[in-house]
Amino acid sequence: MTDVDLFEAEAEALESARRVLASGTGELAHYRGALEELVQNYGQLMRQSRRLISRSDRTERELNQLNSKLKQLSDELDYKARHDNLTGALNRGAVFDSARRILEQSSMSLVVLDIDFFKRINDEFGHPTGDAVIRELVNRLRKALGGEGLIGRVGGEEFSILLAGVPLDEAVALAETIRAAIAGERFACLPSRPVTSSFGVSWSAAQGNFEDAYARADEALYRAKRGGRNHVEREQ
Ligand SMILES: Nc1nc2c(ncn2[C@@H]2O[C@H](COP(=O)(O)OP(=O)(O)OP(=O)(O)O)[C@@H](O)[C@H]2O)c(=O)[nH]1
Repeated sequence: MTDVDLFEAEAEALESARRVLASGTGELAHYRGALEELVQNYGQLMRQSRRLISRSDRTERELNQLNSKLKQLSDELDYKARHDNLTGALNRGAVFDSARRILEQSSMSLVVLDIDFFKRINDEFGHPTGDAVIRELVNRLRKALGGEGLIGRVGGEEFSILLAGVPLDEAVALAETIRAAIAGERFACLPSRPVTSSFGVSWSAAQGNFEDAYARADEALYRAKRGGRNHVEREQ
């Protein structure tokens, strides 16, 4: 960048006015000339200042707009990093983070559920129908939970529900309600056959280990699958 003095003309006018004052000759023409030059440069200075101020206001507005756009983009990125894009449920990483955070503060029940014979749905009706079943299932979970708990997608057709401070019996009853809500009414995207899910439920005291809670719920889910599917098992 070149080192330009923006106020060169004004500085000269000021200097010459100073000289006239200092010379003390008292000649009117001298005073008049210096004053005219000062008036002219002062006017120009004011115009330039106004232009600069309005330009800096505009730049500030543009910067503010850019800042809020950046904040919005960073929020969107943060959301995408924590959510499954098919269903909007928490993704596996976010489920584990949230569970650990909950367990630092309180006890927690964990429900894991897995759609029964999902491979057959994909094979017989195609992958897009399989995706639609997954979306509709998550919508039914949301409806059945009515805002309670945190829903996560921990695998392709496996989901989890974190229930902070909920005792095991209550979580088992809630899982049973959800099971019935899934099996009880045909899915709009798959009207020709019922969709069912199997459930495993575990409970942890505050400060408990989530991997351990997950293994216990998963083991119960496995028993529900072996026991004929479409039912709820609790940890043993
Ligand atoms: N449409 C769709 N299918 C998926 C997705 N993720 C995983 N899958 C499919 O889910 C199926 C899971 O099949 P399996 O693990 O054999 O389980 P299953 O058929 O549900 O049988 P059980 O769990 O024993 O009742 C596989 O065919 C995967 O390809 C997905 O995002 N969309």
